[in-house]
Amino acid sequence: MQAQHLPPDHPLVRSGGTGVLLVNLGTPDAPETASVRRYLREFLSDRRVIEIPQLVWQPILRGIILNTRPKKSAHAYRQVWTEQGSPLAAITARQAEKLQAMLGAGVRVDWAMRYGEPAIAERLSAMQEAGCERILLAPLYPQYCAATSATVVDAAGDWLRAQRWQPALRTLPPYHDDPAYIEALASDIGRQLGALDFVPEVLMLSFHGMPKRTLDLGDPYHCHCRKTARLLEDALARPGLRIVTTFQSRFGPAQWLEPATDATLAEEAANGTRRLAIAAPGFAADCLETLEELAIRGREQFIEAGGEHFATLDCLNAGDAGMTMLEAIVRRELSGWI
Ligand SMILES: C=CC1=C(C)c2cc3[nH]c(cc4nc(cc5[nH]c(cc1n2)c(C)c5CCC(=O)O)C(CCC(=O)O)=C4C)c(C)c3C=C
Ligand SMILES: [Fe+2]
Ligand SMILES: [Fe+2]
Repeated sequence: MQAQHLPPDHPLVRSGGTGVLLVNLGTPDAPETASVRRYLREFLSDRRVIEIPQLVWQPILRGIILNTRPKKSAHAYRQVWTEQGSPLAAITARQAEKLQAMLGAGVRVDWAMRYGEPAIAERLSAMQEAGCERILLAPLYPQYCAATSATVVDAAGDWLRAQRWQPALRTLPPYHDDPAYIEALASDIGRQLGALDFVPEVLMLSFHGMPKRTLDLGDPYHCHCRKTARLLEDALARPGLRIVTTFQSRFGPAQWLEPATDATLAEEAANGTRRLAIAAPGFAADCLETLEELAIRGREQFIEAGGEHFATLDCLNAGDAGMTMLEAIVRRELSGWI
């Protein structure tokens, strides 16, 4: 039998369109213990995140962690939950909506979460069905790390493996030292510092932590964080403001990158710092780690140790500075495609 071409109006005939998929970490779908358990099971079963043999790790995860942490984390999520749901998901959706308006109808912009919903595979399928033959996968992590950036590409690779007719895929490189990113941070942080009702002695730059071992194994994350901090300090050009770089969110008993945000907050206050502002340049969007860990618990740690004025600055989120930067770095990667 002779093979037939698909008719031009067949749903499998693509339109040659281009898409951008913004991806962030993921979040539970409700601030309840069961939802958080589901999310943590998926997240913490990723071999890119927990790099110890599954035979050793799964009994610890299922026997201990998933029986204790979800209740505590659900309580933390309840403190930051919004009418639009999890802050991380709501802000990522808003970033996609604004980027769509900036790029116009010629490019389809969508968003996904690496863990939980909307899943990467589901959104890639939707983009393909909508006619995208070229897709830019954009993990919203300025600093590259195998546990965040690489696992997004893994998930896209799993989806690609199941496709007969694959779209062409590009990935957004890390942008930790991109002048557009540094400029966006400097202008947005500068604006927020100017609006505070006190003048901070210290600006703390808190990045998410990682096990120290990943640095020894060659992960560039630590170096990327340090470089962002150095370039940002230069761009801020505030000689009267002392900048301190730290790593937050330690998880488990292993040694993590240092200095730790919580210990440094207490140390600063104990050593006489009274006025401190904290920013989290590694997070593209405010989330549990900034809104609860820094803004609520970090404040308590600083004030209890003798600090007097404390402020947590917003992430770039869907504000003008961040969106101008995102449009610039995405357009650059789309060149030749649009
Ligand atoms: C921005 C970069 C991030 C890196 C690097 C990272 C590494 C990493 N994280 C964990 C464990 C947890 N992280 C959690 C939350 C969380 N982590 C990031 C980002 C990075 N993680 C974000 C944006 C969030 C917030 C998600 C949200 O819903 O708002 C959590 C879950 C929350 C909790 O129970 O405290 C865990 C657990 C590890 C082990 C790790 C590197 C190996
Ligand atoms: Fe994390
Ligand atoms: Fe945390």
